[in-house]
Amino acid sequence: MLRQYKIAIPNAILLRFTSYFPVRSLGLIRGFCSSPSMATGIYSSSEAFATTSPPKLLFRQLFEKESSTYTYLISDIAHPDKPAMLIDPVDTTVDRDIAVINELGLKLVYALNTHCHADHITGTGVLKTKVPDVRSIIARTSLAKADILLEKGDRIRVGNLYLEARPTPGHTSGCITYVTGDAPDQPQPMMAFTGDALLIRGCGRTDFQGGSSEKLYKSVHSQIFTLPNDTLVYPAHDYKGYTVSTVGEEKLFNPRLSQDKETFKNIMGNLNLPYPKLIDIAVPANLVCGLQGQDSKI
Ligand SMILES: N[C@@H](CCC(=O)N[C@@H](CSS)C(=O)NCC(=O)O)C(=O)O
Repeated sequence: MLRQYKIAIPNAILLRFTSYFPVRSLGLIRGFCSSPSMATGIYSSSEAFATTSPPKLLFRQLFEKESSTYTYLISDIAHPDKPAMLIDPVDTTVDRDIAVINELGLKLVYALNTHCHADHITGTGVLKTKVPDVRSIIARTSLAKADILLEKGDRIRVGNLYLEARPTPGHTSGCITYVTGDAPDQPQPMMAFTGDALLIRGCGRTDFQGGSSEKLYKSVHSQIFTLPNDTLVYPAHDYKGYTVSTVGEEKLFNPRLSQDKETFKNIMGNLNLPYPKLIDIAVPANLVCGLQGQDSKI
């Protein structure tokens, strides 16, 4: 697909060009601007120019058993730097994640959260202290601190792979679903990292942190169920032993979200779940990238 890209190079000169391929090794693209004066792309000063070879996805699903949390590792291993990102790392499994990254020869550049978690402490802050130059990312609407605060439609790039940020509020007001690119050189089928908005045969609760069953229903139906049916669904948690689903499968078989809106709201209003055990510790910590009471560079 022919698209226009703008880049900020290390000496702060802004360039605008047209390309069939993304050419940065990593970066965040905030929309596509038509004039250099409107540039809002964010790039690190250490970025190298990428090759124009097609991306090759390395993907790992990692599990943290105390909170039943999935962490996802994504890298473009066709790029010489093998730049990588982690989605929803947990503080207690950061060393495991770093070991995998080192074993595979990857360079971790981004640590992303799908939202401000209530049941465990994010690993993004700890990662920043252990791996040089890692930048933390979360939605601006989460009201949490991070190096990069995402807006709707922002793209996070590693090598020639990118994820698009789709706001999916409802579990919390700052939830984001990250979706792989829709260009021909991006992974097929597409992949959606749904956080707690959409779980396999379930969904995130809506009874705290700005939760709203009305909003969650709209988010999932407008931002996730509109993706191609073969889109792979990777949630932030699973409590039943599932690992992956598809959009088509969840549209048909999700016992909550396949219902009409009023039935869904009724189900969500009667879950009667106990609050997460760590909520009073996790939420304040996650609002500061998991580094509460510690020396944070954020
Ligand atoms: N028992 C766990 C918390 C379980 C829980 O409430 N999970 C959340 C996602 S983490 S805030 C959820 O939305 N669950 C939906 C469901 O239907 O189970 C603990 O104490 O940590």
